[in-house]
Amino acid sequence: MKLSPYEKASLMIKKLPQIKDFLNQTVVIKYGGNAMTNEALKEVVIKDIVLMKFIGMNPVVVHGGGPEITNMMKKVGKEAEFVNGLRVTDRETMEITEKVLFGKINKEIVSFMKDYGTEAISINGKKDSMIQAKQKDPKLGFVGEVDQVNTDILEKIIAEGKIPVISPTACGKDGETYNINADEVAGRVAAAIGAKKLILITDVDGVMMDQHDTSSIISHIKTKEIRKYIEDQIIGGGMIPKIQCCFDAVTCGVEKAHIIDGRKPKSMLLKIFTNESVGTMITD
Ligand SMILES: Nc1ncnc2c1ncn2[C@@H]1O[C@H](COP(=O)(O)OP(=O)(O)O)[C@@H](O)[C@H]1O
Ligand SMILES: CC(=O)N[C@@H](CCC(=O)OP(=O)(O)O)C(=O)O
Repeated sequence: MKLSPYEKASLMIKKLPQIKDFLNQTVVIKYGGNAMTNEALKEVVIKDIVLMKFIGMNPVVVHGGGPEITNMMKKVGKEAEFVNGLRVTDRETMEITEKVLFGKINKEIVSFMKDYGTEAISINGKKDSMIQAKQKDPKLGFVGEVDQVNTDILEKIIAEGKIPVISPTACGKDGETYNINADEVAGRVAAAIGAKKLILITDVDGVMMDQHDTSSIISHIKTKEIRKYIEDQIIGGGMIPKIQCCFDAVTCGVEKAHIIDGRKPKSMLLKIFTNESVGTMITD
């Protein structure tokens, strides 16, 4: 559908009240591994985030990169192993993880954002001790969980009109570097910074009753229903940290969390600008 210039202008005027409401709203966006592998889609997602910035919102980006870490492990002859969606991380895997996440993916996102005219700042949890981590379970090796988030550095970057782009690694009190699931980091950052929304971009339509049947999408989940979905094994694998982080965020004051499909161009903007039911929404 091609809009005339008049229609385009009318559409923008119609959105004026919403655009006014967006001013200074902080939205944490977790951009996930599998939804990142397609270059064209990557560009769409990053442009959408830049647009959010230009209309006055404060996007904070937490990125993943699981598939790329797995590929790099394969190259050095290591097999990736996951327990409940978390990568078992020995010392060598931790080094690979940091190189791939902070050394490569983070820098690519920041440089893409700069190409579209917005300033973005590359950080990980270690920067100014933003995230204090602790070991999750000795069986998982250097897998961390978020103990505390200090939002000073994020607030400074936002006040300077820039977009923080965060890699999910952080230091523990023991001085070790820990690999933290990016969904968990996004949920905890959203809660700590008092974000209005948390958006998790992934490569499935949302949470489904049967993950092989897209028509079984669950459009709205209340926090009190989450435990049962996990116990009944409707939610499994990589969806577990995702739904848990949504739980953490909305029980700590984030109004809404959304799990949406990054393979569908513009799904994030549809969610923000319209009342369309896109993906799965989680509320308290
Ligand atoms: N009920 C469910 N609905 C949708 N996906 C599910 C469900 N249960 C488990 N999953 C799995 O969770 C995966 C999403 O997690 P993950 O691959 O870690 O995403 P990302 O790489 O974007 O962080 C899906 O690809 C799917 O295999
Ligand atoms: C502990 C743990 O599993 N960490 C993740 C960190 C990256 C991530 O979360 O990437 P996605 O969002 O693409 O899955 C990992 O090593 O894959």
